[in-house]
Amino acid sequence: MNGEVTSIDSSVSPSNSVKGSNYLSKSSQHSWWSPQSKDRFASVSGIPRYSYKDIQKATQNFTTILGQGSFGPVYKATMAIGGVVAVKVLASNSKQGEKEFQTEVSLLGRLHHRNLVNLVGYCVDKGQHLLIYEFMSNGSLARLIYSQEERILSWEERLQIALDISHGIEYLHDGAVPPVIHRDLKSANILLDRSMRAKVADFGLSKEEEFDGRNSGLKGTYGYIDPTYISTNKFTMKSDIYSFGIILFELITAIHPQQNLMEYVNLASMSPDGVDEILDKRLIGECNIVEARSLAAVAHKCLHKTPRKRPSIGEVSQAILKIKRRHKEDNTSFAGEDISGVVNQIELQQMELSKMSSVKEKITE
Ligand SMILES: Nc1ncnc2c1ncn2[C@@H]1O[C@H](COP(=O)(O)OP(=O)(O)OP(=O)(O)O)[C@@H](O)[C@H]1O
Repeated sequence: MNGEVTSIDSSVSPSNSVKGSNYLSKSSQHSWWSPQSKDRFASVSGIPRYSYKDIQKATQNFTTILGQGSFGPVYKATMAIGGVVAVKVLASNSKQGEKEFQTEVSLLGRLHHRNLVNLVGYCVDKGQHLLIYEFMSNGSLARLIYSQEERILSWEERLQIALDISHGIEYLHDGAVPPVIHRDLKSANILLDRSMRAKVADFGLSKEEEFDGRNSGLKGTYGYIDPTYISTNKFTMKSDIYSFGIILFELITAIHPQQNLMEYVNLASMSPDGVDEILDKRLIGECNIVEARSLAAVAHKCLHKTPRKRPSIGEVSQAILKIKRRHKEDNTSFAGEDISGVVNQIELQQMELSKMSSVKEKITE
């Protein structure tokens, strides 16, 4: 199975395609981001190619930095006509040649889904490699969970974010042909748009194989890596499922995986309601504990030490959807109870009033 799976890198043939029109976004997408000097550059896979000068202008000479990743800095760019994008500048010491970079772009350009941070353009010019993505104004999930300056994510938002991520991975695993393994799922790679909808970022880039800052022959980020991958050196879809299980626990507990999250999770797993003890303090009294326990049960399954016993991403999506539906139903019936309470009160008041008016009538008689 793993042999058929591809994480995109420059060794893959560009003739691969993405199946399922339901996954594809509009072909005319991001028409506002129209390259000013497109004609001078041939584009690959329908992804517009830009000159370095275009990008310089759009980023106001690279002034607004959005963040720094392992590939290099990411800048905000604004087009004269109003479209905002994020420009990822790939390190200029990259060993990747122009042809390999074009191949990578053409493969990335085929992946489109509403829960993926979509590539909308690229630039290979003057020895520079730049990738242009849709702008995600609410930044990363990691910042939203761990930064004290951010507002608290509600339980409802966390459930929606979990489902959005799951759908993004489902597209990569089950919608793309050949399937794509992300290899570096983590809360820092989940970005949120202005409506707080989550999208998976950083998929399909061929990275230097790094682990914990050192070149160890392993891909991924410490705290999120499937232990089986460390021992076997085989990365499968189930390794992505493991990383997603960690993200689910981050949503539930707000404990960072590099701050002993797994130790807390293992301790909590010793009793059926153990998750109550590690629930994000900011959620206490603000979420339905049964739902939190159900989501923790899904996360536990994703972390199963035997990879084949972990659920597929389709099964994970279904399980989260079930929790979310129950949440909606409970809230609707709760609201129903509230309304019926108010209705009862109004009826009581009306009865009191009619009693009072009949007494009044008797007095005046
Ligand atoms: N499309 C985007 N819209 C808005 N901000 C973005 C976008 N892409 C990246 N950023 C910001 O830039 C930062 C760096 O992003 P990048 O993907 O390069 O690295 P990372 O995911 O944080 O780390 P790594 O490269 O090690 O995976 C992010 O944390 C985010 O704040």
